[in-house]
Amino acid sequence: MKLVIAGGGTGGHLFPGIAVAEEFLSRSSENEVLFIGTERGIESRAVPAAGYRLEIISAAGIRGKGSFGKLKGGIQMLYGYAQSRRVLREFQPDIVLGVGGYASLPVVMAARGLQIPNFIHEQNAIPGMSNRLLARLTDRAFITLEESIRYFPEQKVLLTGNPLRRQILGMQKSEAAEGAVDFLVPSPGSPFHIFVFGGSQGAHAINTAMVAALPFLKKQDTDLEITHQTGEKDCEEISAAYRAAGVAARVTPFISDMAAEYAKADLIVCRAGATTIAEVTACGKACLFIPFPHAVDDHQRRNAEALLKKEACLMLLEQELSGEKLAEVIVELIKDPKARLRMRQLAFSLARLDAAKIIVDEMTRECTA
Ligand SMILES: CC(=O)N[C@H]1[C@@H](OP(=O)(O)OP(=O)(O)OC[C@H]2O[C@@H](n3ccc(=O)[nH]c3=O)[C@H](O)[C@@H]2O)O[C@H](CO)[C@@H](O)[C@@H]1O
Repeated sequence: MKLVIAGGGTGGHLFPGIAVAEEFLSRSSENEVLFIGTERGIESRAVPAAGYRLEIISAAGIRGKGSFGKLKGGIQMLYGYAQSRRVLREFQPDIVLGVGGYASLPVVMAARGLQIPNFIHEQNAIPGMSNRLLARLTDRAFITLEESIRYFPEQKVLLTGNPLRRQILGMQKSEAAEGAVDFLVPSPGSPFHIFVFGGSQGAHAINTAMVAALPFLKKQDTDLEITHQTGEKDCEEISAAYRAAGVAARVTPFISDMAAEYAKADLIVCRAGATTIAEVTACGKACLFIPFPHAVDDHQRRNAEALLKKEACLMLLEQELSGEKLAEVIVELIKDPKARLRMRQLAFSLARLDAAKIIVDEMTRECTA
């Protein structure tokens, strides 16, 4: 069978697509996958790097743009629709899955026009523009969180969770037997590892707050190990700030092997993108979320609140973020291994590890029915 995965833009949309591709390809050596995305999205680098084929189309957002921007975006989308039809006619997929992001809209619309079974996956508590427009048009909508159920027709929606890549799922297998993560508390005296990252692009506000927190963190008496993913723009500056503060850290713009970093972490400080949340819960990690306040409809805050109401994480809003506050929360957690352990267990209890499997089962069942 042949599957097209459309969309991306950011890692949060793309990586669940890669997780579905991995699952689909594992079912038969004859299966084929093609990704369709845009030139400026993360897919243009990450898809070839992961060994998949990618077709580029034109697509752009129109939300929040002036009338010229809307017109330009509309024209790009129409062009993207024509390109999608051509790519789908050539590749002849049995199934098309839109994973959100601008490019998913023209491709899923084209699939619908060509009567190819088409599906969408929504990662967030509040759906993005493409998935809202496709909600009523697609054959089936897979969702990550119960909170988004009301945006989709009842007979089309299926709660699956957010598909996780094998590098993340592999952690459960390697860390502990029988699918459970290892909840051992690090032995006294071993360094406390903080993993800071700001979603697939890095987060300037988290970067600067963490640097401002360093003098306060230095004062406490636990040995710290820090890995800090900054995004491309801030890397040099943040690296220099750690050196100036005399705090050893691995500072890097992007991390390819996220599973390795998750495995080492005693505490994760990060944005509350939907895929980040799916991953950190699957790894059963103590997490302090700092939601991106400008995400569409404040959906990152909603994503984090879904966990917060189950006491499975901590959350700091950007308007209350300062170096001192951040250090205070981190130090409290360092000192309270019981609270961390409880948070980890609650987080893990909310994880869904079988989303990719369910989605591939459903898509193949519906298109062979
Ligand atoms: C600013 C913005 O609009 N962000 C959105 C975007 O976030 P973003 O792209 O940051 O997505 P997420 O936080 O959900 O996921 C990040 C993904 O990137 C991976 N990763 C991250 C850092 C790194 O160095 N290496 C790496 O591989 C993570 O393992 C994860 O798979 O998509 C998410 C899913 O729709 C939304 O919830 C976010 O609100």
